[in-house]
Amino acid sequence: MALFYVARYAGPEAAGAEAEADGRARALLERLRCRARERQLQKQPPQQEPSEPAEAAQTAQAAGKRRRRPRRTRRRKSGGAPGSPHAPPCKRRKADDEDEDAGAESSEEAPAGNSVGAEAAGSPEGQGGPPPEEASGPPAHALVLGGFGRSKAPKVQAFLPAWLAEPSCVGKSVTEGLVPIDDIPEVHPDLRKRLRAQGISSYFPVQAAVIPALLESTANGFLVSRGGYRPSDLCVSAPTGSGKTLAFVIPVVQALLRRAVCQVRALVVLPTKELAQQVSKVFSVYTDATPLRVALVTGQKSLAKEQESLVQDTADGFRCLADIVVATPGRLVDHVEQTPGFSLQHLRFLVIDEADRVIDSMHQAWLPRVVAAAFPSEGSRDPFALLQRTQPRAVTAASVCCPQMPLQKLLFSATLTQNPEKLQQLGLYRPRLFSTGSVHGGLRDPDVDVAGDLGGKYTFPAGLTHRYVPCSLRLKPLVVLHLILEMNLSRVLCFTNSRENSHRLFLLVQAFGGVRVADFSSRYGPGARKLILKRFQQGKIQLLISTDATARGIDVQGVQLVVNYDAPQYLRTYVHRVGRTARAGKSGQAFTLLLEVQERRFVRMLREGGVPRLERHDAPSELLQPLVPRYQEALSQLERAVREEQRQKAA
Ligand SMILES: Nc1ncnc2c1ncn2[C@@H]1O[C@H](COP(=O)(O)OP(=O)(O)OP(=O)(O)O)[C@@H](O)[C@H]1O
Repeated sequence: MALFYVARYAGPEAAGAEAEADGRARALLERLRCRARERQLQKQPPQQEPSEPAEAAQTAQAAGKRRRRPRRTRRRKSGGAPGSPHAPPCKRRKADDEDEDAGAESSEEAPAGNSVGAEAAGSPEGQGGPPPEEASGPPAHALVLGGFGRSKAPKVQAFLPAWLAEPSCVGKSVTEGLVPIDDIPEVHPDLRKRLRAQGISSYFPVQAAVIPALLESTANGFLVSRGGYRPSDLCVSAPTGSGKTLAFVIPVVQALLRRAVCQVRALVVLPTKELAQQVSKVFSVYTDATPLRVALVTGQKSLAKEQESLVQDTADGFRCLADIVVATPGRLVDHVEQTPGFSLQHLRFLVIDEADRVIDSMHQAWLPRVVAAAFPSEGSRDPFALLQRTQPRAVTAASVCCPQMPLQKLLFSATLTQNPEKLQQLGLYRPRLFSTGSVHGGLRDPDVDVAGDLGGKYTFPAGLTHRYVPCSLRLKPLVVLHLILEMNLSRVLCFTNSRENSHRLFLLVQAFGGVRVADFSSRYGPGARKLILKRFQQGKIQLLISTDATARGIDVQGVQLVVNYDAPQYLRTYVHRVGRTARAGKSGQAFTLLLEVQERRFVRMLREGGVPRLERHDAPSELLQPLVPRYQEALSQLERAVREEQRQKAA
């Protein structure tokens, strides 16, 4: 399927190659015109001798013209092309000027009379210029290729494929348009019971839209999709905290409830270990008391340990131990390549959560390897199998004679890219988009800051307030301390742009005292990170200072405030960071500390990104002043702590 319309246009006038091409085109046009003139001259009856003395001047002019004509013919005969260096320069310039108009007008709209008028008006053309017929545009029969006029090159408009341009719209707010659980009777009663047990009485808008759509494609069981046709792949773009996880967990679990043999039927790929762990926990809640088994493969355990949870080597061959595998891309590829008996050939759902982030890691080429593992190679295919699985290609009578075992891709993100070029890498099959946002932004890469890139790109949770605090670099830690102490909040998440910044701020706040603080970054191993998150969830940590490792997907209930200690560089990062608060219809606040130089760009970025209201919050020095003595003391302690850490590292 062609995704792009590549408009061909001259582009901005430029020197170099383009100007050269332009010159060649003009020469060609001039040659066409000369031929037209010659033809017209041949057809013309011989000129009558002027009889009136008043016509003397015209006669002289006409004689001049007649004199020039054979000269031009001679030049052509001698091989000098019009527009070539041998042609008089003024003549060539004239032709150039005419071309501008020729480009703008059709051949029917360039009658010779126009030039006659010009001559009578004493235009330069009248003084020794070409005769009236010469000034006309190219003859009607000549096909002029391209527009060589100097008109401004048209801007190429983004052309989105229909599925991206016309999404199924989903309600933005999770406090409005809720659908009671019993209003979707397609969901299995046991699952509804479990939802209620989890305190969920209604579906959020994204769940109410996506769950029925997915269940419809599995109405005839997961082995054959509706009508025997391969189901559409789904892309879901909805705000942070809007319940996207359950939107795929419920239908996947329900579809697999009727499975007889344990095989890997659902694969969920997430960008980080912590996120994978969180999603695997949600699956466990809804597969509990069912025969379905969930395996988590993220590298938190050794490869051998993970292999034991995936496959069992029996006397009869390998036995699959997991129906649903939740994985990070790297570890998944390790298992595809190194775990004997690990097969994806029965895969029914491939869920890619935080899809835009996972697309960014496509350079690891994990998806082609996974897809290759899901489709048997030509030679290994059983031609007599009841169900086939072949890579999607042109539909022919032969390709539809055997029912296809469907593989459906499901993409979820709060910042799903609309860049068809990126989406194309995923090889989506007749995709369908569910979105809360408008698509008027068109083809844009969220990570590319384009000047004049207008329109709200993302939808933010309704209960979230956005503020920024202008401050100097020196005062930043003091402002963070002031915010936390002033607001007296129990769960605050503070983001920095590097693990060094996170750790130093942690040491400083710890030295300041009065705040239960921890830092979270790749400084710590998976075990330690898991423990830190758990303590934060339990409310044992009041302030968690983190890198972007916790910016995506992490669902900690009751985060009241997100502080961007270091301003995020990209809008997409901002969306995910602040999305750790105001989840599931709750309210929350986001503060971003900004240096003076960052202010303008940040405010513009958020305005263009669709932030409904951004407030300025000043931290007056008289409020910070009381904290200064303790802060000075903490700074000197920080120095000692850093030196101590460096000494230990060196030892
Ligand atoms: N129907 C519901 N009713 C009440 N709470 C819900 C409902 N659905 C989900 N939740 C809760 O909302 C919270 C956010 O859900 P979830 O993590 O799925 O959001 P998300 O859209 O995936 O966010 P992100 O984009 O940040 O990953 C979770 O704590 C979840 O338990």
